[in-house]
Amino acid sequence: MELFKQDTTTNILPYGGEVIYYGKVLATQKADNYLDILLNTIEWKNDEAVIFGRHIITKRKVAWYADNEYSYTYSNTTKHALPWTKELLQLKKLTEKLTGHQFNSCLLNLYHNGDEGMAWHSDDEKALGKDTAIASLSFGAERKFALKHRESKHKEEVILAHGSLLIMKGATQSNWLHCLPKSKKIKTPRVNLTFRTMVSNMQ
Ligand SMILES: O=C(O)CCC(=O)C(=O)O
Ligand SMILES: [Fe+2]
Repeated sequence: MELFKQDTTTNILPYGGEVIYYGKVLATQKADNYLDILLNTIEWKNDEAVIFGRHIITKRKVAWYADNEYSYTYSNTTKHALPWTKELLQLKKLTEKLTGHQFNSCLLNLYHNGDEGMAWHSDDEKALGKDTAIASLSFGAERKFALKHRESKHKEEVILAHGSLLIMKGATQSNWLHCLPKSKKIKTPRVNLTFRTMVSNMQ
């Protein structure tokens, strides 16, 4: 019976791309456990560099993990991707199973509290290829995720729950910007994993 099947394929964008919010894909206890492990085992860094085309000098911490040989050069320094941890590989597999897309790298963000966020941008760098799918897993504090159409300025918002999954695909990165707004009310950390597919080794 299809009638009662939960609809996990609803596009939250009205046009020009596809963003699917799956809601919570991990039970709270499991998500709590992953949050704890990610906070303690990921090599978090306050970075000043360009990762996927963005200049990063923030309070927010970042980390970059990938399949193997990927590196990224900027201002004569070469960034090497770290090899997958056990838990990142588990989460990558889960994400691939649920979305039906394959990924070879993951950019992680740690927002210590609501004073940290991410400005409007799109992930449309060359190294990612045109309109590739980007899957986003969230752990910790619930935060608002906003999307804005480049031309019409139409806005959509979704609250990303602890242990939840979202995917951006199709023409989303070409037509829409996204951001993680700051919020004074939020006092606890959030960890976000964005699984991506790199198409070239930027040397
Ligand atoms: O933290 C988020 O949910 C968004 C992260 C993001 O947009 C990015 O890393 O490019
Ligand atoms: Fe992004």
